[in-house]
Amino acid sequence: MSSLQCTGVDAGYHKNACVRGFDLAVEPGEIVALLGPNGAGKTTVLMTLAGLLPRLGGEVAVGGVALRSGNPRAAVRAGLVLVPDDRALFRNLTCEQHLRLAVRGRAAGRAAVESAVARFPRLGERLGVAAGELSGGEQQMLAIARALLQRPSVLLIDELSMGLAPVVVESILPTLREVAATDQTSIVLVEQHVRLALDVADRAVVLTHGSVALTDDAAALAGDLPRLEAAYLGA
Ligand SMILES: Nc1ncnc2c1ncn2[C@@H]1O[C@H](COP(=O)(O)OP(=O)(O)OP(=O)(O)O)[C@@H](O)[C@H]1O
Repeated sequence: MSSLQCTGVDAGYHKNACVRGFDLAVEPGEIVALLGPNGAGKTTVLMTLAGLLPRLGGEVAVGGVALRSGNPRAAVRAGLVLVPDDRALFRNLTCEQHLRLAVRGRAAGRAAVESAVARFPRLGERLGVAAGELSGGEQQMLAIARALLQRPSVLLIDELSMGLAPVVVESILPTLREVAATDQTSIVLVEQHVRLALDVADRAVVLTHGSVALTDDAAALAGDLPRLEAAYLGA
């Protein structure tokens, strides 16, 4: 069974859909890159799947269980967690406080924080530092580590590389692969840097003008960039 199943999802703002009929099934442990030009609707799709925007149509299921529209808590409970493009950190809270908040009330909270640090050793050196003082790469690691502490079966990451040097992004990608392989977490990655995205993903979906223009194996697309370019241009 797919971890995430989107069927005919319409998404948008103030009851006006800018994405129509979005279909996507993501298997356990699969990484899907959601690509497309600016304004295509990628962020709108992720926000809608995470329940932060009311869904205007269609169905979303996580592990076979239907998600109600516009209910972010229910989405997290079902196992779907979003790392938003602004990373949503609290500037004055330390790295450790962010991680502890994510596991508050859990008996094995301390072990969970240690496991997050094991995945991102750099965070272990920065536990006492306020999020506002972290580098962009460290902030992204913290946002992902915090999301992983929710034990998602589906992790959505918006604009992984925004504001980061490629070398920093390249240091994060192996961890995402490891998370997908070890925990069988499904990952949907919105990424402007097409090469990086195709490198880490198993499959890519190109959204153009609010609908899926192309979906294929990431390796196949990496070897046929003209086809990808044509999809971007809506050809
Ligand atoms: N808060 C909002 N209210 C109304 N329309 C919005 C809002 N945010 C985005 N839009 C519009 O929705 C459409 C899709 O935007 P979205 O941000 O989802 O695209 P995107 O593919 O993520 O692009 P980018 O790569 O630039 O972030 C665009 O036409 C955009 O102008």
